[in-house]
Amino acid sequence: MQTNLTIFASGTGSNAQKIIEYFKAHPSISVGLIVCNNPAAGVLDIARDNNIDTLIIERNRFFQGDAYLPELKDTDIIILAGFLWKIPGALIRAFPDKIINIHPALLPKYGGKGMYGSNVHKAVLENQEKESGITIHLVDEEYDHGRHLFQAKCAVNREDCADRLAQRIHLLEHKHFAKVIEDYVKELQATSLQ
Ligand SMILES: Nc1nc2c(c(=O)[nH]1)N[C@@H](CN(C=O)c1ccc(C(=O)N[C@@H](CCC(=O)O)C(=O)O)cc1)CN2
Ligand SMILES: NCC(=O)N[C@@H]1O[C@H](COP(=O)([O-])[O-])[C@@H](O)[C@H]1O
Repeated sequence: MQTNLTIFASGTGSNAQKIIEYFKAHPSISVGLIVCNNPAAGVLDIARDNNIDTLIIERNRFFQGDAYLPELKDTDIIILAGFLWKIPGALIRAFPDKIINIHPALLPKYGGKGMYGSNVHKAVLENQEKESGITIHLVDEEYDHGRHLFQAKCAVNREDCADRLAQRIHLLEHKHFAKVIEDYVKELQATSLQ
């Protein structure tokens, strides 16, 4: 049974790169499409370098229109890898428990509207947390609220700045995200065979 992943991203795309690499020669999982809301995003260069189709989306059609469902007809699982728009209900209903997000903090703390990228790390540092980490979770209609699939922790050092903490968080993301996706897909495949 083949599973087709579509990655949604808005920025650099380092997580997308790791996911693409991980599944490049996988027997049953592949990355078929990169969806992006920012024509200048680095993730689009990664897609082109890996001969993966891209779809640039615009706000009105995504939120007030058909959420690009026709273009997602070959998608089995959606992966949010630094995607900065809220996924609308129409897309969540079309992909129930099949949209996975990575968040650069230990939810439920440091999640919700405005909590993305360096905003998250700055909040963690301002609160003098001793540890941070990542949360990989299913996506529902609220920000950062869906069922957790995985969490990993890292230390926060007194001398850390947001960029230094971001680097440490990225290492965790690059180490774990693709494997967590693979394990969840295997769980879905096993369930559908029962
Ligand atoms: N329905 C859902 N959509 C999305 C989720 C989710 O859990 N449920 N996760 C986000 C990713 N994310 C945190 O992990 C996140 C991304 C962006 C924001 C945010 O505040 N965005 C701004 C807009 C920023 C911009 O347009 O540049 C906003 O909504 O005002 C919060 C959390 C992906 N979608
Ligand atoms: N709340 C969402 C959020 O902040 N997501 C974060 O955006 C970054 C994307 O990096 P990348 O473009 O290099 O993969 C990642 O650190 C991811 O956790």
